[in-house]
Amino acid sequence: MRNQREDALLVLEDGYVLAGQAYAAEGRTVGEIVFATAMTGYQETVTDPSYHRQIVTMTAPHIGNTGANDEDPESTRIWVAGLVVREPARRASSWRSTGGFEDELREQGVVGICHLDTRALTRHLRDRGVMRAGIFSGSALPAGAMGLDASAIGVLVDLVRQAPAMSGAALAGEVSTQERYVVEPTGEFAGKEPLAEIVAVDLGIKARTPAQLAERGARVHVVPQHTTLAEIVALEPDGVFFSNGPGDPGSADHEIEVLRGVLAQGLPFFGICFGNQLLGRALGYGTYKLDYGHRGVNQPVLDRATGKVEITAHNHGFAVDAPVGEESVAPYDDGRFGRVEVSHVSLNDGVVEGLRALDIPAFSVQYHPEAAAGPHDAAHLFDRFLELVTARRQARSQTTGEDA
Ligand SMILES: NC(=O)CC[C@H](N)C(=O)O
Repeated sequence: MRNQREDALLVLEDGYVLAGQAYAAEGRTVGEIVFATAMTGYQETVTDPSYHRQIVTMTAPHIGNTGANDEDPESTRIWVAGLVVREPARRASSWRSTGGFEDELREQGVVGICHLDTRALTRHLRDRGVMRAGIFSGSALPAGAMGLDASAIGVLVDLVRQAPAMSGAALAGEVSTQERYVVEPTGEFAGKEPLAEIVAVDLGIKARTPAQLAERGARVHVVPQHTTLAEIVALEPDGVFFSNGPGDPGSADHEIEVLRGVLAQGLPFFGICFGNQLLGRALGYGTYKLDYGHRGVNQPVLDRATGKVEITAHNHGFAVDAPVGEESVAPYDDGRFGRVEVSHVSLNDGVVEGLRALDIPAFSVQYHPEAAAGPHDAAHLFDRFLELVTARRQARSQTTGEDA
C-alpha cells in the first residue's frame, strides 16, 4: 500500500475524460477499454491472455480485498494493458494471500487508475460502445492536463487515437506459448495410461482448461498458435481443442485453415470463446464486433437442446453471426461440413453462445466452462468432449485390432 498517489487521467478516444489517481505502476498505457462485472476473481481476470491490449474496468467497487496468491493466475503473467478500479483495498485479508494485488500489478509494470466513477464510465461504454482509451499519470501527464486544459487533453486524445484498433487485430500469436508442452492426466488418472490424447492449440489458453481435460483422464499436448495441420496430425490426437484468445476472429486466417483441415479429417473438435468464433468462421459463418461485449461471471446462457439455463463466465467482444432457430447447412464450401445448429444463446441479448455440428463431431461455446473465475454450471461440456474423443479412440483401436 502507498500513502501518496500521483494524479492520473483516463482519456477515451471520443474525448470523455475522468480524473483519478495513479494505481499500480505510473506512466502511460493505451488499449481498448472494456468493463468486467465479476465480483470475484480479479487475479484470474488480469492474467487471462484474452485481455491482451485491453484496459479493464472493474465494476466491483473494491479490488484487492483478498490480496494475491500464486495459485489463481491463469497464465504466467498479467496481460491486461491497464486496470481501472474504483477503490483499491487498503489492506488485503485472506488466508490464501501471499502478497498485495496492487504490488503485483506494479511489479509487472501495469499502469492503472483509481478513485474515479467506474459506474459513470461503464454507462458511457454501454451507451457509446467500447473504444480506445489511455491512462496517463506522473510524468506522462502534460502540463495543464489535470486542470483539463483543452490543448493538453487534445494531446492525450491524439495519443489514444493513434493506438491500434481491436477490429482487424491478429493477437493470438503474441500470447501463445512458443514451445509445445504436455499436461499429464491428474487425480484418479495420474500415472495411468491416458484415456485420450488431445492437442490443445494455445491461442491464449487459460491454465484451468488443460487442467479440466487432464482431470478427466486426457493427456493434453498444448501447442503454439503457429502449429500446422501436419504437426497436429503427427501427434496422433483423438481430438483437437482451440482455446480462448485475444483479437479479432476475422483476422485469424491461419487458425481457420488449420481448423478446416482438422474438421475434414473427422477429428473431434471442441472450442472455447475464440475457439467458438473460429469454428463459426471455419464453417463459413461471419463474426462481428459487439457494442460492448460480455465480461463477467454471472451471464445466463440457454442450452437450446435441453432448455436448461447455465450461469456462466464470459469474456468476449466479438460474436458469431449464425441463424438461431432451425438448423442450417454450414455455408463453407457448399456445405461440405453438413448441418449446424446454434446450441446456446445469451439470455441477456440473444447473442450466439454456442455451435454444434450435426454431421461431424465438432462443437464449441462462446463462454468459459473452465470457469476461472466463475460458476461451474458448464463443466459438463468437458465430459461431452471426452465422450467424443474416447469414442473415436475406441473405434480406432478396434479398426487397428481388426487390421492386425
Ligand atoms: N476470451 C476470448 O476468447 C475472446 C475472443 C475474442 N478476442 C473476443 O473478444 O470476442
